[in-house]
Amino acid sequence: MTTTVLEARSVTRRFGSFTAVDDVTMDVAPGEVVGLLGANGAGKTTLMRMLLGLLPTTEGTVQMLGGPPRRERRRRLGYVPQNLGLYRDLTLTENLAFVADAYGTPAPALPDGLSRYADVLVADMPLGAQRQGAFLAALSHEPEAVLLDEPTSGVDALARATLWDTIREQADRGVGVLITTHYMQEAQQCDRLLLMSQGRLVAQGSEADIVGSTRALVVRTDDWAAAFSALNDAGAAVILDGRTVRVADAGRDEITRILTAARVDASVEPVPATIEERMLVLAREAR
Ligand SMILES: Nc1ncnc2c1ncn2[C@@H]1O[C@H](COP(=O)(O)OP(=O)(O)OP(=O)(O)O)[C@@H](O)[C@H]1O
Repeated sequence: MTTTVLEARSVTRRFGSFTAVDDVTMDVAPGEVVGLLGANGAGKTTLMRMLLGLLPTTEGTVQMLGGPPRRERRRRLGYVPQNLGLYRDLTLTENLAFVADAYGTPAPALPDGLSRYADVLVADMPLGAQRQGAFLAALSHEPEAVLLDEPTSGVDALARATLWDTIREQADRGVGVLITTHYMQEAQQCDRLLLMSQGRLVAQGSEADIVGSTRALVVRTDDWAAAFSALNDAGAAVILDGRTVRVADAGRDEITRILTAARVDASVEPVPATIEERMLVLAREAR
């Protein structure tokens, strides 16, 4: 019996002398939604492409559905790439017919939200509808694992919620889902997170596991712009959240000293860190 649908064992990928993915071991179980988080260039897409068997590993092995990447196994996966993989000069119906033909499955019915775009060229559809169409195409052959590369990027909150409903439905049916996202709020919707920085896996677990009891600092001041500049210039892991200045890692005394030296009148309070702040700290440590 297969206990994982996707698996990477000590996987490294180099492009020339550059290491894009560095000794990563991870897996996705059936029915699990695993979020792959990391800054631009962290290696998320490269890892996904190796898991799909689209890109050879330099070192290490990948397994899909219990065996090495092969055409007959790849047919049982669904993939929505960052650029969606739809033909922009075909209508939505034509795209779905094309995919159905390739898999030898019936074309899926259009859900209510998409039916009005049946005969519209994909290029003329709003991005949210394009993404929904790409989901439909990737899921039409009832895959056992789906890999989604930033599927909610650039779409509004309503479209994002609809896409997440679809992701959950798939997981409830037993499909293993690997999803990359830049939106930290979406981390909460995943069963497990993998954090990548500079090609390496720097943390994994639930959001609570990863954040743990780590603390950040909130700097309260009317002069938030000066506080931000002073801390940034001093190399602190500083974040501007609206007009609130937060520091992801660093001692309270050190931050107070920097602000005093810059003549910024402020109070500095420790608070529970967010996943974004924890990620920033782990990424800095990895560097
Ligand atoms: N074919 C390639 N040749 C050379 N370098 C590459 C190639 N593909 C990716 N890279 C490099 O590998 C690194 C990781 O890229 P990757 O696309 O995997 O990152 P990512 O985490 O998916 O980023 P993003 O969130 O921007 O998509 C980047 O520095 C990228 O420039």
